Amino acid sequence: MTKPGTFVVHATDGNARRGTLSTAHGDIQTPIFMPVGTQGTVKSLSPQDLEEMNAQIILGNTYHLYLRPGDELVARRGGLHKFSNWNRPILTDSGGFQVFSLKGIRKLSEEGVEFRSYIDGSKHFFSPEKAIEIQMNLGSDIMMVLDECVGYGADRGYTEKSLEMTTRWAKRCRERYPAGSGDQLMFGIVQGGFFKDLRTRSAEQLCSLPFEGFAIGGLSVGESIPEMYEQVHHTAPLLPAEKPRYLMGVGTPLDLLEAVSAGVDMLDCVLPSRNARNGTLFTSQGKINIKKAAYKEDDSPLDPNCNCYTCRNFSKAYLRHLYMSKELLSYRLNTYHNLYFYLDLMQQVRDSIENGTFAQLKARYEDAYAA
Ligand SMILES: CC1(C)O[C@H]2[C@@H](O1)[C@@]1(COC(C)(C)O1)O[C@@H]2CNc1nc2cc3nc(N)[nH]c(=O)c3cc2[nH]1
Ligand SMILES: [Zn+2]
Repeated sequence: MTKPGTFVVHATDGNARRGTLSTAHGDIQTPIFMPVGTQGTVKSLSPQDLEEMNAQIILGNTYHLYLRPGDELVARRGGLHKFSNWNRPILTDSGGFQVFSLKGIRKLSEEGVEFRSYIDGSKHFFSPEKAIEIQMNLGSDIMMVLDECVGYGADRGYTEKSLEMTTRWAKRCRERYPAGSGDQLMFGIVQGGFFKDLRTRSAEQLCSLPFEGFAIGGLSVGESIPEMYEQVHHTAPLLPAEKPRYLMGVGTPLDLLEAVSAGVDMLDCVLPSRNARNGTLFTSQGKINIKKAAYKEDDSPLDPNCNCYTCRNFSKAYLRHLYMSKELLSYRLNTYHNLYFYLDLMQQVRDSIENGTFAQLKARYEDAYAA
């Protein structure tokens, strides 16, 4: 087995990269989209479904799994892979974003962040070290450092102070689990808000530390698409070319393509799974909402160009009926298709980088998804 953390770039097409990241639970072909499984499950899908659609890695979340069922309970059951019977790679977010984004009282200090549980209001405290210890208990293949994701609209002064603390926290995370001390990888997270010089400073400080990969944080927090793209194109090239680059919390199909064109290798977002549950489905011809009355007697598949279980076996009329009747199968079939669509899109992206046609692929989807 290749040493976990090894990242090889096989081909490039412009700034887009085709690579392979090795982890203790197998290799990840990049660029890659990572389905979000916040509580150790990708809502409404089984590990078998995810393997069938060639999901290579899924996300878990430190904040949620620490609060319920508890990271130590998971550790006693052999870790998150064994507990959830997902034997491919897992990346866990550190909880920083959840603590800052979920409502509720929290107190931030140099030591860490105090917050209340969204389940029972009980008080908890995450230090950078604690956030890493939880991820060690979960046994995730890629751990994220504890960081502060400043809100959209934070002023320069606050953003600057915050990024300096995020760097100090990143150092503490790395010291808690030094590079090479085990099979788990650790990624640093670049902050700096929407100030390019602060993003540059954050990247310089973090990239001097021995992380196996680097994430672009602090985006997809309510900003406009052009603002997000501007920061992605500014920040991605600042990160080491020989390490994987992960853009957190992004995004739509067009966002994925734009990020890859900037040199991003890994992405995650709740959009495909969350939108599936409200009937918004992504297809090769653009987005459709299955609620529409127009589909009431439409016997055609959701997407004639999609080879997924949903598109091969059910009509729009039936999918609309399930949605309107609030049937559980609606969640499952819609989520299956949306994630299959995202994963298949990234397979097309990987192929296009290998044969130098990425720009054409991106243009084709821009036409299909033109506002
Ligand atoms: C709050 C919730 C559930 O998280 C999703 C989702 O809503 C929503 C709401 O609008 C969409 C775009 C659909 O995604 O925004 C979140 C996705 N954006 C995002 N996730 C992030 C995760 C992060 N983790 C860390 N450790 N540090 C970060 O800086 C960070 C930044 C991030 N930005
Ligand atoms: Zn489909």
